[in-house]
Amino acid sequence: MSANNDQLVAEAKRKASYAAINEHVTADTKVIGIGSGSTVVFCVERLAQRMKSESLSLQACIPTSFQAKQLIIEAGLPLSELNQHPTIDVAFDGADEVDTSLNCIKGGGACQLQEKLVASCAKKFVIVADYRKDSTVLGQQWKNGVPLEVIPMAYVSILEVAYGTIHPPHYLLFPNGAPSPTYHYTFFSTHFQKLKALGGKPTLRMATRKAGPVVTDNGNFVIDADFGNIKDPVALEKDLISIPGIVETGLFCNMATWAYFGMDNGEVKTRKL
Ligand SMILES: O=C[C@H](O)[C@H](O)[C@H](O)COP(=O)(O)O
Repeated sequence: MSANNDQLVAEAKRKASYAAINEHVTADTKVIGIGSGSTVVFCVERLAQRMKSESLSLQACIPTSFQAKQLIIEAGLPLSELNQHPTIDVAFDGADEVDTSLNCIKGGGACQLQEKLVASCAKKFVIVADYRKDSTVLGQQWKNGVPLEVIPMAYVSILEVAYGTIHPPHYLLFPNGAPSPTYHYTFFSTHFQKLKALGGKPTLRMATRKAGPVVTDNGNFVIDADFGNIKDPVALEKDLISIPGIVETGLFCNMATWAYFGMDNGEVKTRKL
């Protein structure tokens, strides 16, 4: 992306975030969920501005990641946690892709577990995004797959396709000393077979400035599973979460009721249910 394009996208994120905070944070809003990623940075920025200039009754901001926690602290906003405030007035979060029914793919930054928990405890879940995330069918724009948070103990069972060769000891087969045949096999692990049956192609997300896999804020790994265009995200989310070892999926279905997209012409497009 060129520097100009970077600026355009950043401006789109800022405009969407400012519009969402302006419209959904009122004088009565007490508890806010703060999502993760590069777009919510602008939500926090706008919230901090409004806290200084208006008399808001905000009591607590609930983070969805290490990053969100740092943002809240640095902005001087009231930090709390879900266990202290299990009911959230409104949660704001970014998305990797949003379809026409406001179903989303999230987890490009590996934060989907805490994000889904916070969003599910919110009376209202508002998405903020730039124009590249606006889609009709999930999988059309976001080509990195659905992020699945998996416990480390389970990752091989979800990923593994083993190819091998068996050379049985010849004396077992041919006691007369004839040469033994070799057998080639392909082994699909149980959970991989389920994922494959759903049309998924899984890869373990590797870290870039650390040797080994990405490790989430919860100590888990992320498997990105590519399903192409997702016709029925609701069914897919249910099927995926039923696979043992998958702690959370990046499919957020029937959760958001509002989305704000910053467009490349400087306008903000709103979609609501
Ligand atoms: O894990 C990360 C989150 O789901 C983000 O909200 C999502 O990836 C969108 O991030 P960004 O606002 O940076 O595009």
